[in-house]
Amino acid sequence: MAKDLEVEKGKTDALLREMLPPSVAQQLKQGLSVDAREYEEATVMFTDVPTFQQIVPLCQPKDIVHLLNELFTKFDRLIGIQKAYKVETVGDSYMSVGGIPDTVDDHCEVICHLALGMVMEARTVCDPITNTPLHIRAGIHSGPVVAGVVGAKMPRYCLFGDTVNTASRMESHSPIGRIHCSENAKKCAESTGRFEFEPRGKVQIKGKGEMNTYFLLRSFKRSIWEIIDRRRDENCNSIDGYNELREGYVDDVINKITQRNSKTCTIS
Ligand SMILES: Nc1nc2c(ncn2[C@@H]2O[C@H](COP(=O)(O)OP(=O)(O)OP(=O)(O)O)[C@@H](O)[C@H]2O)c(=O)[nH]1
Repeated sequence: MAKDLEVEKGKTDALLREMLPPSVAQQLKQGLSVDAREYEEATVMFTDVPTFQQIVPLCQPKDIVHLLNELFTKFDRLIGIQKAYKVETVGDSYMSVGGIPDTVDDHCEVICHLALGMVMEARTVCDPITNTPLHIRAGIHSGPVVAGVVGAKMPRYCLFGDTVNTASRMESHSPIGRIHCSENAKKCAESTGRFEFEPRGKVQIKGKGEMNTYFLLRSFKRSIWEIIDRRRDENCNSIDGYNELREGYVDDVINKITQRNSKTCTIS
């Protein structure tokens, strides 16, 4: 009986550790309050499935749940590999952070590798409407963030501050298949990592005005296969995997046509 109780308690603890940062979960278990903490610099990323609104009306609800579960389970695996933190998912949007709850110098490098991995892994999920690989987009911004626990029932570990809003805007202003970064994020990524960025130029961002933004193209430190921790097929895959990643890029023109026609994007 005591052993059964211990097993059940172990399961509950494990579940709690998945839902909150372990140090926060420990404090809450001890009945302590958790103070909000200011982080001088962290990197926030949002990803979403731009064609989601077109997929939903054409699918059964259970198929939507299956689709998101398959996609987010793949993302969760990458979170573990890159040692980032998953903050939450809302619908088709997946929010993650580097440098929180534990501060690290390479928080933006971590998130850039995570983004490259997510774009690649999403393609292994099938778009149920077109039967083609699923394409996501990502937005990344680095800056100060406040993190804290909110609520008594189902307490949630939440992030606050303009950095979060700007990261969300980077995502919502990104073309399909791209990783859209603010200038801050680019500088931050380059302070520890080695990446190739393509300047997008000045972009009018809702609520922010004109911003200089960039697309993340590749990491010079890690191949795609290392990032996603999967074996390369020597018969058909490029050495670093970035040729395959580029195949999913859809330029702005095609994006605009797709949005106008409300159709899912077709990728050759
Ligand atoms: N999922 C999630 N989204 C967030 C969070 N904080 C901010 N956002 C999103 O970031 C976006 C930009 O935030 P704001 O600049 O405050 O935007 P807003 O004017 O309140 O909202 P909209 O213009 O409707 O997007 C909004 O779409 C928010 O939903 C968060 O903690 N979680």
